[in-house]
Amino acid sequence: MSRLVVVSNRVAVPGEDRAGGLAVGLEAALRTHGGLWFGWSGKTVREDSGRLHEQSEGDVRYVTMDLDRRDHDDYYNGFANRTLWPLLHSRLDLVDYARETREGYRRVNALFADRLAPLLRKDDAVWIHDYHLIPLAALLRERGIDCRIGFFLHVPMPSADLVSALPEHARLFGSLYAYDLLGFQTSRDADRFRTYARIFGRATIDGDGTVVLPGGGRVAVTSIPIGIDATRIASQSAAAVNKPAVRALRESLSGRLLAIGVDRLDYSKGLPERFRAFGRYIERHPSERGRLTFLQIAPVSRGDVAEYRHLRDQLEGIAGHINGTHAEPDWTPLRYVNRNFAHATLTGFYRAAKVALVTPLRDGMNLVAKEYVAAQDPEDPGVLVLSMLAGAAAELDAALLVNPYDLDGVADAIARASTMSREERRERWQSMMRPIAGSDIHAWCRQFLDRLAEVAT
Ligand SMILES: O=P(O)(O)OC[C@H]1O[C@H](O[C@H]2O[C@H](CO)[C@@H](O)[C@H](O)[C@H]2O)[C@H](O)[C@@H](O)[C@@H]1O
Ligand SMILES: O=c1ccn([C@@H]2O[C@H](COP(=O)(O)OP(=O)(O)O)[C@@H](O)[C@H]2O)c(=O)[nH]1
Repeated sequence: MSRLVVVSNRVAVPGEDRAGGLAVGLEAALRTHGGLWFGWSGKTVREDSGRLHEQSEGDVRYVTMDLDRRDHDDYYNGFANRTLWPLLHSRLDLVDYARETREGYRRVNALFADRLAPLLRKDDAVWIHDYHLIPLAALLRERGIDCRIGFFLHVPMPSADLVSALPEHARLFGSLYAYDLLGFQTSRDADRFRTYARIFGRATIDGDGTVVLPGGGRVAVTSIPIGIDATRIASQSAAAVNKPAVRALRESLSGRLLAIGVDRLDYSKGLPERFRAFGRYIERHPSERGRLTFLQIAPVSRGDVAEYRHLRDQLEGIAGHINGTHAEPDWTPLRYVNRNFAHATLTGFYRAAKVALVTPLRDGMNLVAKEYVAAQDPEDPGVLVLSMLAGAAAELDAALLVNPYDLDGVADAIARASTMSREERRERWQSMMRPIAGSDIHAWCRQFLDRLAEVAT
């Protein structure tokens, strides 16, 4: 069997517990498969961009690379998170495009290629992840690497019209044709990529969905939704009931029900709208007043980027307003916490919550939605209120699906979730557990690698 080489910007090196679905998913996949994980070290240094660090744990070898301040600003804070991230989440109003950061993105991708190429063997299966590293396969090919290379886009693939607003989009998105296999979260993302390739790459599409380029080149395209380690989360959540943090949370509720939200502090997650919808719930359902406390966990993310700092200020204002308007001397309706929690602790919080609010305005998948369901007590499960604009909605149609822009609709869904009969909760939970347990993180990894082996032979 060939060696697996995973390449991603964010690497979950042992001991690192920063929030983020990509690292959580890949960590679980590599734990069973073994292999090499290559990416950014998470460190910005004064000089010496490209310096490598290495460590191993079990069958996984981690090789990570430092970036200097300029590279980090242009590539991660700049082109990846101020240009591509808003574009891919359909927020053209937030796209900040500058040739300088675009060149910085290419420069850092070239640095990834320079440092990674010498580590590769001919029969490796190389799996590159996400929008930070779109041109990496093309750059590796230029350096003579001819092993199998696949790519997975964790975020949404928007429409061709939207992508075409990016200057020089064909140069960047055309570099995806250097991969052997492209994976997307949902079939709609994969279809939108095919349409993009048809319109802007003059490609035709084969019966099995493969993109065929005018010169005869072929790129296989598939959709494989990322999953979670459902078995592990179920056992962790059952064990977490006795963790001091979980017990303290339960006791602090004084018999009230708990609703929970867990998201990086990111404008794609729809937090201002969610907070307002919760306020609307209190107003529209006066008979329910005081029954439900909402805990929003929102660790700070990408804090060097102006739009993220602005969001933080905005949320503090809205949270203060909601509590100022609705709190009682013995009840704070909204608890807003900007801290990162260990994954195992979160599973206990999920299980303690009778309602989860997962209402992004756009999301590639959203693993929190799946984790919440997997963490429930099968006999007395809570209810997931889920945005129809999250990738997870394609599989979890037994959740209470909402449009996150319809604040009254979300407010009414909260009321319905918190009063739902046990029988309906169990039926919905069982329907959601089928895809969550059947297509878990191990299946995701296996399916992608099997397909990559197939297309490259
Ligand atoms: O690495 P960061 O800048 O701190 O951001 C964390 C990750 O956010 C995004 O996650 C995406 O991947 C998840 C797993 O497939 C998916 O469920 C979620 O919908 C996506 O937003 C980003 O795409 C990752 O690269 C980041 O590491
Ligand atoms: O304090 C926190 C908040 C979140 N997470 C994890 O971060 C991931 C978030 O992934 P998701 O796909 O929901 O969104 P992303 O942040 O990747 O956009 C999930 O596994 C969460 O359990 C965590 O470990 N600690």
